[in-house]
Amino acid sequence: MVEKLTQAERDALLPPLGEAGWGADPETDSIRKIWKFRSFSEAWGFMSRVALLAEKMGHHPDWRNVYNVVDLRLTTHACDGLSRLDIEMAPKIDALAGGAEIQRDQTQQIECLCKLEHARGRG
Ligand SMILES: C[C@H](O)[C@H](O)[C@H]1CNC2=NC(N)=NC(=O)C2=N1
Repeated sequence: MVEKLTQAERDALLPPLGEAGWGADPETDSIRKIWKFRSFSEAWGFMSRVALLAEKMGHHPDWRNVYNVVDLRLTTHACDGLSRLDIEMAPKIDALAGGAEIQRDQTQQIECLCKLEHARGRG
């Protein structure tokens, strides 16, 4: 059974992802990143690569695509919040995004997810 990240794990693992452009959706205890590609075709290509990764890992993002923008959240449904699987998947997704523009100003600061007592479900 996959477990929700502890306070110590949040403190250690989330800030480096923040530096890589990952933000937060505190409502769903998710990490969130938004990329703007040059075209719909490039966005869809990225989504196809992420889909194959998701099938390989048995772990799937929650996401939305509007033309050339992909808005992606990672959380773990099985524990109703962030787990090690999300932390493991984030850099693998980054490696598939190429040089797409990261829209940092449209997500909340990742540090707000460091407060475990505020995380959804309170597991
Ligand atoms: C049986 C199967 O592995 C599970 O349902 C997986 C599928 N993908 C998943 N993806 C995510 N994000 N969270 C999960 O809990 C999850 N569970």
